[in-house]
Parts: sequence; C-alpha cells; structure tokens
Amino acid sequence: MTTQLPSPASPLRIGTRGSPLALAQAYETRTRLMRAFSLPEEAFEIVVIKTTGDNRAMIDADRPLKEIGNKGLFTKEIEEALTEGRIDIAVHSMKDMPTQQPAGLMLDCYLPREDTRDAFVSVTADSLQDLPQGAIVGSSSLRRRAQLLNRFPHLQVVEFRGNVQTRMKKLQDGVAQATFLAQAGLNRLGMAEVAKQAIAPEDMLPAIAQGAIGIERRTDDLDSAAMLEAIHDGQTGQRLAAERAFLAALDGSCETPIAGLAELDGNTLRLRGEVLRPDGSDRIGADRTAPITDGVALAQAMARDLLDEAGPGFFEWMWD
Ligand SMILES: NCc1[nH]cc(CCC(=O)O)c1CC(=O)O
Repeated sequence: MTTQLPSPASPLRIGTRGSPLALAQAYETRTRLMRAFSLPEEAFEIVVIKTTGDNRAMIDADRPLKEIGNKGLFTKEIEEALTEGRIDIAVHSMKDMPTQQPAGLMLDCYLPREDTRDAFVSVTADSLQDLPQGAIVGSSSLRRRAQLLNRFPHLQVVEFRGNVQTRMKKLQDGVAQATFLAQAGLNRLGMAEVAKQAIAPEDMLPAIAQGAIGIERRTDDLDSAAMLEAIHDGQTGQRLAAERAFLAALDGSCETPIAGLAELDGNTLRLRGEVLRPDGSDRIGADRTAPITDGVALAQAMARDLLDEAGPGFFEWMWD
C-alpha cells in the first residue's frame, strides 16, 4: 500500500481547539509530520474548532467546570468534524479524552510525553510544603482539590479558573496564595518559569494521561493511519494503555478524583493509582509493578482491588 501524502494543493487538515495550549499542540504535531515526511508547512492546514466547553466556559467564567458539563465537553464538536470529514486528524490533550471513542474514530497515535507532574504556582511561597497553616489555594480540579485536602489538611481550597494570565493576576491580587497547573502545559507554552516547583507524584499523583498528546483519526482512513504511525511514541502508548485501562475499569472521567501514573523501567511497568472522596476525607491507592506486556491486566486488577477496598458507597458521588 502506498500512502497518499498531503501537499499544498491537498493539505492535511489538523483539527484543534483554539486555546494557546491546544494550538501549541497542533503546531507540534504539524512539525513532527513535516519532519517525518519532508513536507512543507503548506501541506498542512490548522482548522480551529470552537467547542461547547470553550463557549460555556467563556459565558460562565466563574462557574466550576464540573457543573457546566461532563465527558466530551471539549471534544464533541471536534469529533463531529472528524466524523463528517471536515478535518482529517484531531489533536487532543489525552487528559481530557474519554476512554472510549465514538464509533468510526480511533486514537492510536501519541506524541512523546511531556512532564507528567503538576506545577506549584505562587507569588508568596516557594513550594507546597512552605504554605502556612490556613493558606488558601485555588483549584477547579476535583482531583487536585481532593488530594490537597487529603494530604495537606491545613490548607483551604477555593474554586479557581481561567488561563495562566488570569490566574497569575488573581494570585497577585491575593485571592489565593497558590494554584496548580500541569507542568506540561506550561512547558509547551514556553512558560516553565511560572512554576515555583514541579510537585513530586508522592505529593500529588497526576491525572491519567497528563502531559500526553493524542491524535485521533477515522478508523478507515488508512492514509492518516500510515502518517500517524511514523510519529507515534511507543513508550507513551504503553504507559497510556495502562493508565487508561485503570480509568476505564473505574468508570471514571476527568471529572472524578482519580489519579494514576505509569512509568517504565526497562521491561517493567510501575503503576500508581488512587481514588479519593471529593472532600479528601478518604483515599485508596496502590503502587504495583508488572512486565510491560501485562500493563493493561495490572491496571484492571488494580482498579478491581481498589473498588473492592472502597466498597459500595464510596463511588456514589460519581454519578451525582
Ligand atoms: N483539564 C485541562 C487541561 N488539559 C490538559 C492540560 C494540560 C496539559 C496536559 O496535561 O497535557 C490542562 C490544563 C491543566 O491541567 O493545567
């Protein structure tokens, strides 16, 4: 089979959200494809798609995102464009992707993963450990809020949203003494220096798939499949397969306090995972290793054991 390569006359249409981070991720994808196939920039077209999430988040700027919508809030319109053939591939933050794709679409291309850690951002403190008794920290992430309340109960957590600039302004104004962002996003935006500290996973286990970019395509589009295969990072794929199997087995989404991180060491995969109550009052976690080839089975077994340990009731809030 010969792959039909895109050209300036027939460019590959790359669908993305319009946020600065989403665009940076789309440009990175384009650059990798240009290098892999010696193609000019004009062989690609970046197609910005506005999602329900973007619209609602703008209108209801002060409402917690979890009240605005759930799974697929930021991906529905992009996946519709892909299904309808208005774009050829779609670039996503894997952290925001449901574990199942709509019929006819698939995700099997991951770029090399960025830093997986959460970043500590503050104008008054150098690290999470430095925050004084009663300090107010801002986060809109259910996971980060639950983890902070669980591990650092002397802190107070308030709702906090907006882009990096908005959040920095809020910190300057004293609304909170610290906030948290994915280090990967800061790095990709060239804003790594905004972080005072990259938080160790022992203190804040990251979200499933944090720091990973995935590229979605139509299952039957074999030209795109062949192109994406050339830029796929196998190790990121193995790590995400385990993390997403863990998430899928817990029936969770990015809206629930679930954290997980898979790391590779030679032929061994280490998976750490945890579930929390939203108020941080309870945490159930595990840390296990297995041969990489058993990563998905390990993740499924770990999720089952955590569910057993949690017992009925622990997850009721999930379906609120
Ligand atoms: N939920 C929003 C989101 N989705 C992906 C990232 C950052 C980039 C990444 O983790 O790949 C962010 C922002 C954040 O958590 O700071």
